[in-house]
Amino acid sequence: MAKVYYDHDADLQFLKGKKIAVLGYGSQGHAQALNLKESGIDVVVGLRKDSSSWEKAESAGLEVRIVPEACAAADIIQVLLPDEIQGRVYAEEIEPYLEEGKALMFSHGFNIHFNQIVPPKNVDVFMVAPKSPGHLVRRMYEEGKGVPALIAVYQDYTGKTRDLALAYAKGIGSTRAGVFETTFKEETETDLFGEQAVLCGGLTELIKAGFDTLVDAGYAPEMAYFECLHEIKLIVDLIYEGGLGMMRYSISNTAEYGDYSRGPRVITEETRKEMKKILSEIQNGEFAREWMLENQANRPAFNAVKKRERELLIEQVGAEIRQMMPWLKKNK
Ligand SMILES: NC(=O)C1=CN([C@@H]2O[C@H](COP(=O)(O)OP(=O)(O)OC[C@H]3O[C@@H](n4cnc5c(N)ncnc54)[C@H](OP(=O)(O)O)[C@@H]3O)[C@@H](O)[C@H]2O)C=CC1
Ligand SMILES: CC[C@](O)(C(C)=O)C(=O)O
Ligand SMILES: [Mg+2]
Ligand SMILES: [Mg+2]
Repeated sequence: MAKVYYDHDADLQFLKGKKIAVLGYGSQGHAQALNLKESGIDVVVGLRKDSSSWEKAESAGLEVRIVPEACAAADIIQVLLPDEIQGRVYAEEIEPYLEEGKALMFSHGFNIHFNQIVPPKNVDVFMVAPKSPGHLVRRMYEEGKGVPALIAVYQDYTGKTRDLALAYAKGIGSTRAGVFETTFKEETETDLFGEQAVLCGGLTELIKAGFDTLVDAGYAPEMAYFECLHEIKLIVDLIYEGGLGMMRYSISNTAEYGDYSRGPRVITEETRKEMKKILSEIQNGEFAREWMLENQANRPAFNAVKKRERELLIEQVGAEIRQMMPWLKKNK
């Protein structure tokens, strides 16, 4: 079992007297910048001049500068920009200000692992990757809790890089929940696999296939929505709290028998073989290359699928059903 680091293993003193530039104010950027600030750390947010988030960050009490100014002022630069633009922004707006002894950091290893960013040897390079969407990073911190995170050291120029990583993880609340040490390679490959095969790609296809099966058989789309999408959260909450066993303890015996006997007919040997293929495309760089080329071509496939998915019946029905559940609106 890997060692897990908690609050008492991390010391915020390693960040005292240092300024952290958080580049980006999106899902992770807003959460990490606000958590760090409330942990007493000196933060500057780096954005484009015309960013729609500029005012939001300022009215949250944060100092905001354009990216080059934020990088020039900072000792530690946390890159929370979309992965696909990090290489370009790094070359034009970050690298010129990356002086000896500064630190460059990430919440995902994509650009370092796939050589889109090659930092100079005389800086620290590390990662603090919350294992959670950014909005939960913020919400859990506000509740006095935290989300688990991974740390990884890629380059240790000053000899203090691990201390910085643990201190940063503490600043965003993650040592309250537990921090695991990994490598850029392991984080990048497992994160991409998880989101493609299980958490995002696998789950959305499973939901859609179940919904379509019921609707095509003549059942009401509302029934299909409740059964194949809405209840996922309730089931996942139980799995999250107590593993597969707790979920199976809570469901009926009939559901449990259906789980054991029918589940393997949905996720078949063929699916497992395809998962291995997806993993090897990540490991050999094929996925990274494809995603970079898609961006260079202005995302024709990405935009077309995005539009088609937004128009699906399950999304229309879901929007109407969620209107009837006012408690869901507060998290929008
Ligand atoms: N989403 C998540 O929960 C997780 C993300 N990560 C990683 O965190 C990193 C950030 O992802 P995420 O938070 O999803 O990103 P988002 O897309 O949510 O936010 C990106 C931010 O970057 C800003 N931005 C975009 N282009 C530029 C530019 N050229 N110059 C300056 N700012 C720019 C955007 O502002 P604007 O467009 O207004 O300029 C926005 O504030 C990625 O490495 C991702 O893999 C890791 C774990 C989970
Ligand atoms: C699951 C998607 C994720 O990897 C995440 C929230 O951790 C991401 O890249 O957004
Ligand atoms: Mg992830
Ligand atoms: Mg990811």
